[in-house]
Amino acid sequence: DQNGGSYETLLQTAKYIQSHIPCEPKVGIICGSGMGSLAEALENKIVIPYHDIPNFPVSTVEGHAGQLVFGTLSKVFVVCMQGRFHYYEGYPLWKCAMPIRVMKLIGVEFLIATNAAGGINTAFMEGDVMLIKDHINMMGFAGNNPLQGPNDIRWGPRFPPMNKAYDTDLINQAKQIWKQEELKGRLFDGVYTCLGGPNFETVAELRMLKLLGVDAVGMSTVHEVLTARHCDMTVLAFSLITNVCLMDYHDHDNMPTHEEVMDVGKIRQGTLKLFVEKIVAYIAENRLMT
Ligand SMILES: Nc1nc2ncn(CCNC(CO)CO)c2c(=O)[nH]1
Repeated sequence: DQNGGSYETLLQTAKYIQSHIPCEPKVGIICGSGMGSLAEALENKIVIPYHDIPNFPVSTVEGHAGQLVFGTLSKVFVVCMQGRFHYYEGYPLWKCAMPIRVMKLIGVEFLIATNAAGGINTAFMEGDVMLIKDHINMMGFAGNNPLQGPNDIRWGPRFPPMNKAYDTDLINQAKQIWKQEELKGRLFDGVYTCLGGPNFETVAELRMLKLLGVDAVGMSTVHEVLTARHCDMTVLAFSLITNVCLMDYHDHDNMPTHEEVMDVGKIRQGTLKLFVEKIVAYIAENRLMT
């Protein structure tokens, strides 16, 4: 039941974390599969394993360390989720997204969510990066939503708008940063959708998603963004395309694997670290209400 995520419960969780950190983090970063190395860019790290944090779930997926990493990035005190929670692990969506509410309670105003995803847009190749300009809440269509159940107004409104979920200024700045820093590889923007998993998609499902205008498919992020926007955080999110979704019935032996997903994350980690660092620097200089 959602009591495990009540405001009072999460206040206790926030208090525990605050007793281990010197100040309020203003930016929260979620590391996608195989992208935990983003947290290595932080200076003066403080690490709190999820299993030490009251009411926190624990990560059960390879490539997801399972700890909060606090530290300085571009002179900003930030918090990094090295490992996130997924519906396919058996956690309800509100539980997968509860770290976002805890981040809000400890001062986070900006969320940078990253994930690994399958490329549906036929222009995409492995290693490309897609800024998420919008999402389709596929699981929500079946009523599976982190915000369902009684609404506690202290988080946000009963019926939150989602037409401007992804901050256009940060998207535009991210594109400029990619060019200015001459980051390796290609940057796109597109529509992301989250399926429950743990299986990868069938050909028919991929064809349907393509018809629906989806550019990249994953198993995370949408519920975290819904929760972040509900409590009025500013959100930027991007996908690392870790495999190209094959949408034909030809007999090929190419099957997506989690190992392949993590390998691409390792190859692109250097570029993504710099990308996030520069985005945080922009937020610090232009968007933080100091
Ligand atoms: N076709 C396809 N390719 C993908 N690459 C990464 N992910 C995100 C899901 N990642 C899982 C399995 O690696 C671990 O959370 C996906 C996906 O959901 N579908």
